[in-house]
Amino acid sequence: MTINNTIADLLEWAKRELCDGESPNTDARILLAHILNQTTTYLMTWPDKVVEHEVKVRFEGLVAKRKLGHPVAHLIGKRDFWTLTLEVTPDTLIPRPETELLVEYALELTLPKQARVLDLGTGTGAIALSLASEKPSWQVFGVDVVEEAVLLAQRNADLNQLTQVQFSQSCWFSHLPNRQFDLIVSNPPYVESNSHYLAQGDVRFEPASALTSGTDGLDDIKHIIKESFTHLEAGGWLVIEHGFNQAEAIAQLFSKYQYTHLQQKHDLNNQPRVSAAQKPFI
Ligand SMILES: C[S@@+](CC[C@H](N)C(=O)[O-])C[C@H]1O[C@@H](n2cnc3c(N)ncnc32)[C@H](O)[C@@H]1O
Repeated sequence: MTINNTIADLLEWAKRELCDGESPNTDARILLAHILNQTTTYLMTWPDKVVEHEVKVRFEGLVAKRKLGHPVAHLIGKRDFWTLTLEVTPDTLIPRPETELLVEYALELTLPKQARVLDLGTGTGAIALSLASEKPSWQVFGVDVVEEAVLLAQRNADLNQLTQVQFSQSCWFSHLPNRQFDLIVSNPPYVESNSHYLAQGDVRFEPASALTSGTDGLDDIKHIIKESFTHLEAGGWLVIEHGFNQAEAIAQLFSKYQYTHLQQKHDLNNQPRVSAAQKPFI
């Protein structure tokens, strides 16, 4: 079919091309706005504007990739999280809105003014950078086992001018400075390795290293809950994101390793998705 070159025509065409997806309208607008280096409001304001042939060709290319399932965030190379815009790459997870629940929870805790904070499996740096943006006096560290993720998190720190956050490569606690933390946060891999969920949507294009963790999805969470205890100050908190069906197992793990004050936060679907517990003072 011949596509005309106005914004409205291009969007109409793309909407039809992407109609099998979850959000054809939104996807089409985000992709075209990205190519034009404009906002989606601009597209709505100037529907009759004729775009250059090169824009049309690039748009057709991105729509074709989206049709194959490529995440919009990979196609435009960025994703908004909390109040920040983060670069994303296929090396790690695309930050998810539900992880903002963890950030929100961490910010509600009572911690020392110059709290030392560790983000395990930092990926894009989403959690570490959001916390640092809200609490400039906190000393925030982020680690990831994937070198490309560490470099990405560092670029995101520069992009958002949050250069007080330190990122390094470490397999969980293996290469951490020999220090204790007031708060440890983590959104670790927690999907069951044979989950049917891995064959759907964006996760098909994200690395297994960011998603799966053994047959019950709990291998990394078990390690983190056990090891964090020795890396927390007395009275320090561990806050962890998990699957909606893992809350009970996590409560048992916290109890097994002598944490206290277990709290669980529910998402908008009323599913428990974040658990937190404290290392006792004595
Ligand atoms: C679910 S993603 C979370 C990324 C980011 N924190 C977020 O919330 O968007 C899990 C991250 O843990 C990292 N990871 C996996 N195994 C790890 C390990 N053994 N040590 C450190 N990081 C690990 C992955 O590379 C990935 O970036």
